[in-house]
Amino acid sequence: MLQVLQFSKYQGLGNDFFLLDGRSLEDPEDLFGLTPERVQRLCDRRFGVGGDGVILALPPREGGELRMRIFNADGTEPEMCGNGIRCLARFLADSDGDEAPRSWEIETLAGRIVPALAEDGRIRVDMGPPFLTPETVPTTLAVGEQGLPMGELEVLGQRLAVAAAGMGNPHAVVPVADVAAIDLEGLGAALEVHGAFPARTNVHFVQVLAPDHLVMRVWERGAGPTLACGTGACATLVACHRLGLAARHARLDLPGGPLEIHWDEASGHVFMTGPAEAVFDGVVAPSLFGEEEDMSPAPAMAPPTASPPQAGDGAIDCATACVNGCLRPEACPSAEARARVTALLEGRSLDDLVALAGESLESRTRGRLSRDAPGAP
Ligand SMILES: N[C@@H](CCC[C@H](N)C(=O)O)C(=O)O
Repeated sequence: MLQVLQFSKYQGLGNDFFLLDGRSLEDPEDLFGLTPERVQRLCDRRFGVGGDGVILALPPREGGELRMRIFNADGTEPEMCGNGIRCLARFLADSDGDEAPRSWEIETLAGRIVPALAEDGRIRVDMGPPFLTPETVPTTLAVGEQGLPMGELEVLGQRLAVAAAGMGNPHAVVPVADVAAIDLEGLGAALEVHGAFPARTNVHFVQVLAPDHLVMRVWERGAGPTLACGTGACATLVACHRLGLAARHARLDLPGGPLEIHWDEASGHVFMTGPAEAVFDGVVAPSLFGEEEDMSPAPAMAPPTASPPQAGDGAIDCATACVNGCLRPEACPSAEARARVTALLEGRSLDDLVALAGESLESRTRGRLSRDAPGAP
């Protein structure tokens, strides 16, 4: 039987992810057959679903409630993702019917991270302590007087004052006078692969509006410019605090919206608070997840037919043929369809309707999958 791979799409401040629930996978190492190429296809915004990364919920290994793995849009695996773990928490709550107060101990390559549902609908995440030594970022920059790796780097012919901080994954933080004036595409791409960051790096340009209010732009390792980066916002606040530019608690405005970041003095942990929302659920088409490597675009669409469908034709597409008014008011197929739907909906509970929608999605999808399966008649 064909495997129906159901997924959910979530976003946190426009940093968007394709989520898979593998908590009950028999072989969690199988990862639903994901490979770097398949991750690239899924994340492709034109040929795939589109996303900044793919996130899997997996069974725990080290006493946590579950384990998260994340893959960047380029197929590489980072250690952690701040917006992603908020999306995962919202996804778990939506899937399991959880409400605040609820938190999860989630194992990641950056250690145990704890997101919690807040009463105001946001998600507050204990991101753990930052990494501020060259080996743990990792970076070749040496620790400066302010207690974090920093130095001047030559990038595209410019000398940039760069600080480095890790949140499990590496971040380069560049304070600037005007964040809007920065050549993000050029400088971000060049700094990502700069020799000072042997594991590549995420890159953040930050402008300080006030000690408790920063504005930043993000270039992500493995994903390019994104609308937000949770680990990046944490690293930026930590770096700016150490550089004497910011307080321990600040609002960080990213292109996709604000995050609240707090570097707690007592615990040394960084806390990130922000939103995460469902976008849609779907089922992966076999051609997207299949073995064939052909990513070429579909053949060009046929030119429009010379004359639009007429009232006497057997079939009519109301969406295109009736834009200037119904062509067949005495036997309108749309009106008939609406009447059938009304009759179907009358007297049904919300639960019935949800079940009906689920069954219909599944049967339509199964029908489409068998039709498209290799060897189908
Ligand atoms: N968007 C994420 C970070 C995702 C990983 C990053 N691209 C990396 O390679 O380290 C976030 O919100 O933290």
